[in-house]
Amino acid sequence: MQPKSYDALLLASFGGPEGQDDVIPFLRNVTSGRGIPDERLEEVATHYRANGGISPINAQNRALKSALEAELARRGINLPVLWGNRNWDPYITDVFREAYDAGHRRVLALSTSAYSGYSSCRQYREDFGMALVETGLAGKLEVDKIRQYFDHPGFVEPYVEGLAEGLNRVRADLAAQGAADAPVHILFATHSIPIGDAENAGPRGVEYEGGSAYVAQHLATARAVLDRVPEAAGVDWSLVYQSRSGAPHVPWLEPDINDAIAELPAQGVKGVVIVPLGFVSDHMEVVWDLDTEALETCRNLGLAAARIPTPGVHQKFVEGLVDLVCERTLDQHQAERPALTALGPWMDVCMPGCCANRRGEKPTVAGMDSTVGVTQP
Ligand SMILES: CC1=C(CCC(=O)O)c2cc3nc(cc4[nH]c(cc5[nH]c(cc1n2)c(C)c5CCC(=O)O)c(CCC(=O)O)c4C)C(CCC(=O)O)=C3C
Ligand SMILES: [Fe+2]
Repeated sequence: MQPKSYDALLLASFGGPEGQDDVIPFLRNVTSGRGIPDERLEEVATHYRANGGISPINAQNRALKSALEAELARRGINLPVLWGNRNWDPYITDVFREAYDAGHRRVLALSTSAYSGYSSCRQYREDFGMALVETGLAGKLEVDKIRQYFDHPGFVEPYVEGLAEGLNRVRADLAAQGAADAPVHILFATHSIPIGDAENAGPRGVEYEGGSAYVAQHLATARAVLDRVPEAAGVDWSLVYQSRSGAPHVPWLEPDINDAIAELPAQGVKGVVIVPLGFVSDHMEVVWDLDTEALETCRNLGLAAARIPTPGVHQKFVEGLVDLVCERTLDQHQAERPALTALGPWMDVCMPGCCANRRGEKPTVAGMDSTVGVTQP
C-alpha cells in the first residue's frame, strides 16, 4: 500500500478484566454468541479469580504504548499513540469517537496479534469496521491496519535470544542432576483454534504446509527462530497448541501441549523448553496455560523445563513495530519490508475473503473488499 500521512497510531488489543467484578462481564464480551459452554467460562474465570480478577494484559499494553511513544519520539516522529480493546475498556468504539473529536482523520492500527486467522486478523478488521458503523464515522475516519508480523525480525529476535537462554538454563539444570547430555525437546506453543478457522486463514485457494496459513506461519517462524540459535542445532522440536475452548465435538488444532509433554519421557527426553510463539505478551493464556499448567505437567513427569519470554516490550520488538509503522507512513518512510520466512512480507491490505468469518460477513477495514475504512491499495 502507498505510504500516507496518518495522524494517530492505534494500539489495538484483546483487553482484560481489572478486578473481580469485571471477570464475568469480560468473559461474556469475549464469547458473545460464540457457543462457549458455561463450564468452560467458569473454568476460565478461576484463572482470573486466582489473580485478583486482573488480567496482566492491560498493564502490558500500557507498557507497550509507552515504549512505542518513546521509540517514536526518539526517531522524531510525531504520531500520537491511542490504545483500544476488543473486549474491555478502553473500547475501540470509544477511542474512535474520541479520536475524531480530537480532530484525527487517518488512523493506522497495530494489533497485538502476529499471525493470520479469524481471531488474530480479520476479527480486528471487523472490530474497526463495526466501530466505524456504530459511531457513524464510516466515511469520516480513515482506518488502515499494519500487516501481520509473525516473520518480522522485531518479532522473531526476542525468541532467538530467549531460546538460547532457555536451552542453556535447562541444560544447566540437567547438568546439576548429572545428566548434562540428556535429550532436550523444544515446544513451540500457540493458541489452538477451530480447524475450520485455521483452514480459512489467509487468502483463498492457496495450499499451505500443515493445511493452513495459520499453521504454516507458525512452522516457518519456528524454523526462522531455530536457524538463528546455534544452541538448538540437532534438537528435536514440535509445534503444539493450548487454550482450547468451544464445544467438544468441534475439532480444534492438536496436539494439546500437555498431551505432547506426556509423550516425551518415553522418547528419552529429559528437558523441555517452551517457546510461546503465538503470543505477544505474558498475558493470562501464557501465565496460566503455560506457567501454571504446562510447567506443572513437566514437573509431574520429572522433566527439567523453562518457558521463555514473549516479545513484550523487548527493545527489538518495539523498534520492529515502529519500523512497521514507518513502512506505512510518509514521515521517515521505510521502503524496505523485512520478512524472515518465504511466506512474508504479509500484505497490508487483505485479499477478498481472507480469514473469512464462518458466521457471516461484517463490515471490515483494510481489505480489498472493505467498504467502510476507505482503504485503497
Ligand atoms: C488465536 C488466538 C489468540 C492469539 C492471538 C491474539 O493474541 O489475539 C488469542 C489470544 C487471547 N485470548 C484471550 C482470552 C480468551 N480467549 C478466549 C477464547 C478464544 N480465543 C481464541 C483464539 C485466540 N485467542 C478462540 C478461537 C477462542 C474461542 C472463542 C472465540 O471465538 O472468541 C476466551 C474465552 C474463554 C475460553 O478460553 O474458552 C478468553 C477469555 C486473551 C486475553 C488473555 C488475558 O486476559 O490476559 C488473549 C490475548
Ligand atoms: Fe483467546
